[in-house]
Amino acid sequence: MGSSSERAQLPIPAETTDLCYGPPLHDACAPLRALVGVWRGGGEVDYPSIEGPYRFGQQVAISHDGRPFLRHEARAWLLDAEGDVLRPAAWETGWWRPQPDGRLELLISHCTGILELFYGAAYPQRWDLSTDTVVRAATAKDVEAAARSYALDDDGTLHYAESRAMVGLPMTPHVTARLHRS
Ligand code: HEM
Repeated sequence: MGSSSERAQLPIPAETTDLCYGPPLHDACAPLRALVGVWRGGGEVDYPSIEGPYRFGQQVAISHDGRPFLRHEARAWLLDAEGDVLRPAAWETGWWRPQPDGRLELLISHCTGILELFYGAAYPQRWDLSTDTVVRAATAKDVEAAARSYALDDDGTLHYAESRAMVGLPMTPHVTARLHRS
């Protein structure tokens, strides 16, 4: 006979990307409400040290389970001129953690061995963040800092842009994308 905890039907409650289902969004996440969902689209990647620009497709899923944080997952694929997938690219998971003092905290873990802690602020339809700390695994590339923004247009387009200081270069744009709620 298992204990009652072993018999529990998990998960309780499930996380959701759809605000019409599941637990109510925690009040602390109200400044992030417009980000909750699954976003798909594409953009361009470039950097002075690479032979860009390249096109990529991206999917971003932002979900919650009623607690005062959001879960974040973003995947990207490099595309050819016809829009077909060439190969997988960036993949990151993390947590949006709005703070009681109004600061926005974002923790991100990258598949390339990089951990980042961002701080920033939420504005109506815009979220701006900059790295406070970047931790690199022994095998990770030389990434020093980043600044990212998400901005929601009145037409529902989510504009994502990120600048990075890496491989010895100062803060320079790396990716921009335009995403739509799927
Ligand atoms: C949508 C997101 C992203 C896409 C599509 C993307 C794509 C690319 C591509 C195509 C390259 C050229 C080298 C290669 O072919 O792999 C590159 C280089 C690089 N990316 Fe990204 N990237 C993204 C986000 C990031 C993030 C989040 C980081 C850091 C955490 C990062 C760090 C770098 C570094 C360090 C290089 C190497 C630069 C060099 O060695 O000259 N990228 N990226």
